[in-house]
Parts: sequence; structure tokens; C-alpha cells
Amino acid sequence: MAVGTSSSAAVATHVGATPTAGDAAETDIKVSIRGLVKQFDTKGRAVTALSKLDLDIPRGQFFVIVGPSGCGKTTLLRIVAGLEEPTAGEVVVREHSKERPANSMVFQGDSIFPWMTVWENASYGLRLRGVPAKEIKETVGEYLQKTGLSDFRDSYPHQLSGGMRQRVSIARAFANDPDVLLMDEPFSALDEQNKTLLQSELLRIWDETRKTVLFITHSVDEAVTLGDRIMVMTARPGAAKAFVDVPFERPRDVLEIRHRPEYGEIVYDIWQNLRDEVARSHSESQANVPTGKRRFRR
Ligand SMILES: Nc1ncnc2c1ncn2[C@@H]1O[C@H](COP(=O)(O)OP(=O)(O)OP(=O)(O)O)[C@@H](O)[C@H]1O
Repeated sequence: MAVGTSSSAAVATHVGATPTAGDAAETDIKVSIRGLVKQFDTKGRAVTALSKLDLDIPRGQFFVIVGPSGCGKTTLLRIVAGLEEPTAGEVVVREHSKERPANSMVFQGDSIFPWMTVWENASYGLRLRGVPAKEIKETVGEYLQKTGLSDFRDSYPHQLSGGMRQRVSIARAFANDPDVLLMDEPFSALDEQNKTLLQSELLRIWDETRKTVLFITHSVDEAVTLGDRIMVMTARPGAAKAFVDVPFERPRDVLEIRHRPEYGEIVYDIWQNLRDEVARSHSESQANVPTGKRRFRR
């Protein structure tokens, strides 16, 4: 898939010891973004969400995006998904095969259909593509089993816990076998225990498929736990401020790595890069609050 037209050279700050994706062989690049700009015009007011973003994501990489609120993370994912048109620049997802979807998205909160059963939700993408019933049965059965949902195949979303509903989203996304998996804060609404459990399950399933993943999170810990490489974004307009490589082996034990000294160092590195951007984003949002209203805020 190619979105947009213009292009520019990749420029980014790199942090971490291993080579960045920008150095990877051209053929290994799955998602390539050049000079991406997105501007929204609402009621005569222009908001630049993304500004000249350059990025290469190698095939099979678990790529995590962190950045202050409003810096354009969701906008970036929506453009990669083809749901939003860039104002300028180019997004290319290489080797998009005709037989499988270019991407599947998993959102925060409930992104499954409330009127469908677990089975109907998980098989939705495959049914839409007209995949033969036998194949659907095998694939969906496999992913419901991997996500521990086999016994709930005939349940409706309102009969499930929040963690189980996110498992259905994950099963649906993997069963759909997309070229690229796009995940927008999928675990943010979950409690700490469920979050850790689902991170672990996601990594287990991902390890078997090694799909290219773009994963947005506000949690620096989650970024380091899951990612191969983390992009720290600037405050709006969003651009790449730093790339941090996570050297932990795969498969990864999400609890064990948190005890390692390097874990704390990487978390600290990311926070160093993030701190000023969060402060800038916060002071800008305060500046945009009308003074009459601000007077009443503490
Ligand atoms: N459809 C739209 N129309 C107008 N402005 C928009 C639209 N979508 C996003 N924006 C603006 O673009 C900027 C980036 O939004 P986006 O949702 O991508 O940020 P984000 O980094 O995902 O934020 P958060 O972390 O809070 O979810 C924000 O200022 C937002 O108000």
C-alpha cells in the first residue's frame, strides 16, 4: 500500500547500541514512512498532528510508539491503516499480498461487535474475505484455544470480562492473518494483573507468527516489556525524537526481564527523552485553556 506522494531523507536521533531500522537492508523494510505530514482543518483552525515523520520498520519487528498525549500516535496508525489520508509524504507497506488483509487493528477498550458471539467476532475478517468454512474453523479454533477462549465461543461480549474481550480482539486480529498488526493502547483499560497476563499472552502468540506490529502505549514499562524498538515522539506536531532498541531475547519472560539492570536503564533512557515533551505538551494544553476557565483550576 502506498499513501501520499512526496518523499524526503530519513532524519532521526538514535539511542541504543544496535543498528537502527534506517540501516537495515532495503528488502527487510516492511513499513516505510517518508516526510509524513498530517494537518487537520476544523472550523478554520489548522492543527498539525504530524510533522515530517521519517521511519522504517523492518519485517517482523515489534515496534512500539510512545509520546505525550495528542502528539499524533493514533493519527499515525490510522494513516498506516489507510483510514486517514496524509497531507504530505508517503507511507509504503511492502509486499502486501492480495490473499490477506494489509492490516488488522486492535483498539483500547471494546473493539468487538456486541451483537456477535466470541466465535462470530473472531471469525469476522475471514468470513468477510470468503475464506472456506473448513479453514475458518481450523484457524479460529486455533486462536480461541491460544487465547483461552474455547469454552466461551458461544458467549456474547457482555458476558465476558474486560480482559476476555481484549483476548477476543487479539484472536480476531491474528486469525485475520494481516500483513501488519496495528495496536492502539489495547491494554490501557485493564487492571495491572490482567495487563501483565495479556502482555505475556500477546508475546507468546506473536512469537509463533512474528508479524510486524506497530503498538501504541502510554506506559514506558509496557513499551520495554513488549518492544524490539521504541520510537519516542515529540510533543505535537509529532515527529521522531529518539529510537531506543530493546536488547532482550525472544521469547521473553515479561516478569523476569523487569529484574534486570538493563531494564531500568532503558526505562530511564526513554523517560529522559519523554520528559521535556510531556512538559511541553502539558504547558501547551494549559495555554489553550481560556483564562476565565483556568482561573478555577488548581
Ligand atoms: N479527526 C480529527 N479532526 C481534527 N483534529 C484531529 C482529528 N484527529 C486528531 N486530531 C488532532 O490531532 C492531534 C493528534 O491526535 P492523536 O489522536 O493522533 O494523538 P495521540 O498521540 O494518539 O493522543 P493520545 O495519546 O491522547 O491518545 C490532536 O491535537 C487531535 O486533537
